[in-house]
Order: sequence, then C-alpha cells, then structure tokens
Amino acid sequence: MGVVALALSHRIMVSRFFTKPFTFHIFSFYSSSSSSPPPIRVALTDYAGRAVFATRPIAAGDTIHTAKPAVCHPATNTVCYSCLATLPNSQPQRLPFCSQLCHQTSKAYYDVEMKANWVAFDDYCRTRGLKYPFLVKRLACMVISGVARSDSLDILQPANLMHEMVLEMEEEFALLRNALTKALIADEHIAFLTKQWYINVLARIRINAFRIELAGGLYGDLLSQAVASVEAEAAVGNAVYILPSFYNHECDPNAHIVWIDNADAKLKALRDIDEGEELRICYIDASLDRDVRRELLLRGFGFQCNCSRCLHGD
Ligand SMILES: C[S@@+](CC[C@H](N)C(=O)[O-])C[C@H]1O[C@@H](n2cnc3c(N)ncnc32)[C@H](O)[C@@H]1O
Repeated sequence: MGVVALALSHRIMVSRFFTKPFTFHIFSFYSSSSSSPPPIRVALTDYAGRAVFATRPIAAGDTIHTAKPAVCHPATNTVCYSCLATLPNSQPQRLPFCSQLCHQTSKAYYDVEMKANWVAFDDYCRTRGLKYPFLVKRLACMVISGVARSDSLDILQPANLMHEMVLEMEEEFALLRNALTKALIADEHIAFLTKQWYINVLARIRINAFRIELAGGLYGDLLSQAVASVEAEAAVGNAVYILPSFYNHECDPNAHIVWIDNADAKLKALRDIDEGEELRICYIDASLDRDVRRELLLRGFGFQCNCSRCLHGD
C-alpha cells in the first residue's frame, strides 16, 4: 500500500506530446534499494522535447537514481545472458547465467529464444555489424514469454528513419519472424510481430540504446570514477532504459551514466546541481572537436546540438 501511495504521488504529467494528457509513474522506471523517489522530474521543454530536471540540489558524485534495463543484450558470451555481469572464468558455461536469480528471472524468454534456430538472423546481423536487431530479438522473446509488453518502448522518442533504412530492415524482420515461426510458436503469441512493430521498436532503440561498458570494482569518489571510465573494458552489450532515455545531451554534461558490475545503470552527478537545473548526459565522446561532435549527433541522433558548449563555439 505504501508503495502504491508513493507511486501515485510521484506521477509525471507529459501532455503536449500526446493528443490526450498522458501520465506515467516515475516510480516504475527506476530501481532503488530505498523507497524514496529520485530527485528528478520529467517535463516538456520547447527546445529539446522532454527533459529531466532536478527537484532539489544534488551534490557532485551523488547517485541521482539507478535504472534497470527495459531490454538488454550481451555483445559477448563472457557475460551473463540476463544482467550482463562478467561470468566467472571457472564457471562451466553450460548455462550463460551468473546466478540462479538471473536464470530464474530470464528463464521464460531464454526458453523461447532457445526454441528457435537463429543462425540466419545472427549471421545476417553480424556480417553487417548490426547490433540493435539483437535487442529487438530479445524484446520479441520477452513479449512472447509474457514478461514484457509489445508496446513497452512506445513512450520513447523514435528516430526519423529514411526510406532506405526502412527497406534495409525488411530482411532482418523477415529473418526474425521466420526463426520464430519455424520454432512453432503459436500464431497468437507472435501476432504483435509485424513489420511495423519491428520498425517502430528499432526506431526507438536507435536513439535510446546505451552501449554498456562495465567499470567494475571499487567505485567510490569522482577520481576513481574517472580512472574507472578510462580503464573500462570494451562494451559488454547494449541496453535500453526508460527514465535515462529522457536525459538530453550536453557536450559539457552535469551528469553521467555508469555501469559497475552489470546492466543496472547508475545516473550520477558530475558536479553540484541546483534545484530546477536540467540534468544532461553526454551521448558521445566529449573530447572530440566541435564539428565532429555536431556531425555525430546529427547523423547518429538526428539533432543539431543546442548545448551551451556548441553555441559558444567550443
Ligand atoms: C534520448 S532522447 C532524449 C529525450 C527526448 N528529449 C525525449 O523527449 O524523449 C534524444 C533526443 O532528444 C533531443 N535532444 C537531446 N539533446 C539535445 C540537444 N542538446 N539539443 C537538441 N536536441 C536534443 C533530440 O531530439 C534527440 O534525438
């Protein structure tokens, strides 16, 4: 009961994006060991769509909130299928899980995935260097197994897809649907899996997915955070989150997202933040030159960066 009351008292209204006023519960999009809500609100701006704002002062180094992925997928077989934690070297790799809990949590969609032959789909994506279709495949298996809704990413902003991009997705979609149909998954369970669903999901994943690098180990203060991010291993996978997807980009950000041991994300303050200030993360490598940054943001995320660093020519 306490949790329900708390959730209701932290509703976020986002109205101008939708024909009807739209409400979502911030409580359902973050994970926390404490029951207190994170010190943020999501509001619509007239300069960059929806954005995240601090509801109280936040000190440098503080964790603003944590977030569990809505969907994630490993990029290597050295990490857990479910949470992307590094698998112990000594562990016999019969099942790709780091713990019983991860096995139990993801058993339903793991079983769906294991029923199908993915060779054609996986080969097609790997030879073309495509990583996001693997997130769609995982989401499709989650929906079939009943642990996710087919519209679970609809709240996220989609990329504007060019006609050629949509055409390129047709083959991936056909391979995905084929693998699941041949696995004799009942028609009613894959009725959601239309070409339009595939394109809509991928359009959202394109601008909202995070590439996950685990910092690991001790992670106390800002200095060790900086060292950890420099020493981080290569990406262990990709994931999409709901609340972190509302953070806009800034080339000189006041917040950042880190992963310590697994795909659970931590949003942390990089400097002292005032109440009411917008919280922004950096989507790209902030050390790049202005023109390169702007080109990457335009091509990768479809926007002309309006951040203060870009506007000042830095
Ligand atoms: C991951 S979403 C961030 C949340 C988004 N504003 C929303 O309403 O869902 C990325 C999109 O936000 C907008 N955006 C983020 N940072 C921006 C910036 N610095 N300048 C202009 N637009 C930005 C762009 O439309 C971009 O494609």
